[in-house]
Amino acid sequence: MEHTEMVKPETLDDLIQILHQIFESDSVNIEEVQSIMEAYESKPQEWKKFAKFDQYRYTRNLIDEGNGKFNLMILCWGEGHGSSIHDHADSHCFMKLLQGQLKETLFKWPDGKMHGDMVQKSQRVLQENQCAYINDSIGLHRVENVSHTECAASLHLYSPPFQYCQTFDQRTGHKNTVKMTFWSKYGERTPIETTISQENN
Ligand SMILES: N[C@@H](CS(=O)O)C(=O)O
Ligand SMILES: [Fe+2]
Repeated sequence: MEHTEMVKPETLDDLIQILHQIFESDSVNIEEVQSIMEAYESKPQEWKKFAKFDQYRYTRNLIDEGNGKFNLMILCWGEGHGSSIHDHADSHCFMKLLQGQLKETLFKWPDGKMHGDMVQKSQRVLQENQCAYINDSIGLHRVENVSHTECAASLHLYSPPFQYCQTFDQRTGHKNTVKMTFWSKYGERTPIETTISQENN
């Protein structure tokens, strides 16, 4: 069996460079990406220029377009902010905690004959530096910063990149397609007129 040395990214830039190398290949090793993202020890001074918070909902802040292979972004969660139940458009989704804690609730896909609430599969609290993984075959999720006193920031990698996802009503399982937008790109606020849309947050 091939043995690959685990490289520990020393900085966020270092991590981004390693991710570029990994994604040059056509087949992605999920465990490899997950452990490399986990190995980066979050240092706020390296990412705070991208971390822009909004008073009312979580923000999505693009930091790298991964040569078209992936999107890397920082999501900023104020106290009590959360996402709706959603899918990930058949992409890989890696989610690493940079600061604070986030609660992740996993749901089953609703089936046609569903009555009542969507079925919850599991729940966990992600801790600083932990990296979670989800895709559509694992299920749907909702992510929440349940803290009333601490904000949270998470680093998300999506491959391939996507712009639309489906959100689900927990009570009925009914779904909607929504466009996902960036609050900022490369540290600059996205012009307001491009952000008018139904969002996931
Ligand atoms: N997948 C969501 C964030 S999360 O709740 O995992 C997004 O990209 O906005
Ligand atoms: Fe998600």
